[in-house]
Amino acid sequence: MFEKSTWIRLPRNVVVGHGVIDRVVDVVDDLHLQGRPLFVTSPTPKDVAADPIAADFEAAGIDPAVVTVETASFEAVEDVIEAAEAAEAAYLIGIGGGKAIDIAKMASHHLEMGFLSVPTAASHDGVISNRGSVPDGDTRHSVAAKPPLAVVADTEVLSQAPWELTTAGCADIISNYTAVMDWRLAKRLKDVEYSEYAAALSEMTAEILVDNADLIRPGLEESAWVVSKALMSSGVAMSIADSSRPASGAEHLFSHQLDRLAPDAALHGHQVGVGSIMTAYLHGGEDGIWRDIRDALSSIDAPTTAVELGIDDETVIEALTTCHEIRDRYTILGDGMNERAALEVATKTGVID
Ligand SMILES: NC(=O)C1=CN([C@@H]2O[C@H](COP(=O)(O)OP(=O)(O)OC[C@H]3O[C@@H](n4cnc5c(N)ncnc54)[C@H](O)[C@@H]3O)[C@@H](O)[C@H]2O)C=CC1
Ligand SMILES: O=C(CO)COP(=O)(O)O
Ligand SMILES: [Zn+2]
Repeated sequence: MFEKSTWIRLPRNVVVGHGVIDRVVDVVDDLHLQGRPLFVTSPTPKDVAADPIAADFEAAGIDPAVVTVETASFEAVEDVIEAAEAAEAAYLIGIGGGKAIDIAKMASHHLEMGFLSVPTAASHDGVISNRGSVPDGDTRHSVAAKPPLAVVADTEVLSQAPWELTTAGCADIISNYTAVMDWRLAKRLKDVEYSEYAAALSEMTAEILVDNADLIRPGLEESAWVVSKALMSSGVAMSIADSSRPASGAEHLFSHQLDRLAPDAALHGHQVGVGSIMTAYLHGGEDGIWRDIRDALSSIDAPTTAVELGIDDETVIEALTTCHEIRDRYTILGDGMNERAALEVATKTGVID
């Protein structure tokens, strides 16, 4: 008897392009959202986007409440929940980088309210995903949440963000290659839940990005267009899979461990990119695709070495040898690398000298 079922949650509106930040009020209207919004933002994104969007709401006769968060933490999620209750907010709008959007996503999940995602940086694929990522004790990886009701990604705003945020988004997408390799390996060895549609979408997204790498240049608005579409597509793959598996394998374990060992040293996307070079080597050896991944990263100015990440060699080795423990997710790291093997992969790939 056939007993399978699936429930895929996706945003209802995805609005991407030049000047679309002016359309947030229209998007709210299209969703028939009533009442007062709470904007969840952080200092620079507030000036860049939240303040102009607030002016549009005020012109439409809606008085938004605003909460500014500084760090991604459960205290910040609680502050947002309290602010939403105090303001009697009916829905949330996350405006900023990955952390502001994740905090809005987690708070809205708790409040059982809808939220909109307005990224000000094309820096990660959580913009649209059904995953929330806020450090909880020793845990750094994402957990199940609901996707936004809508995403409004203004390519003008995204292209004016610091260039390294865009290169981080590209690297988060390029890491899909190894995430999918790990997922297929885990399917073969551990018979984990696997979706060929999600895996194919995730891989294709990375391929399209790499094929368009020559359009990804600082100050070029088309870069923001190419990267945001890839981030959306990768986030949708996570929603189809109902897991971050299509976009997160051992390279993400490595990055999450770096976040614990060297907090705030480098951007999420940059860390997973460097992790991906090494895990591609572990999958395919000398003749595998690790050089293609390294070259794709370097062609868009993303870091390919520990020095470029600002992380010392010892920390790279410690992260490689311990990161398999941080989550129950089978990857090419298996039950862990020993120090000699870690030194070999990091040296052979040029990540450390
Ligand atoms: N929920 C999910 O599915 C996923 C979540 N993530 C999470 O996202 C986070 C990484 O996101 P990031 O955006 O890299 O970090 P972030 O949110 O800390 O942003 C980096 C910095 O850029 C600033 N910024 C953002 N837009 C700007 C602009 N237009 N101009 C100037 N500065 C601007 C932010 O204020 C912040 O200081 C990590 O916590 C990661 O775990 C990453 C991928 C997927
Ligand atoms: O960053 C992500 C995908 O790019 C989310 O993955 P995690 O579930 O490992 O946090
Ligand atoms: Zn990621």
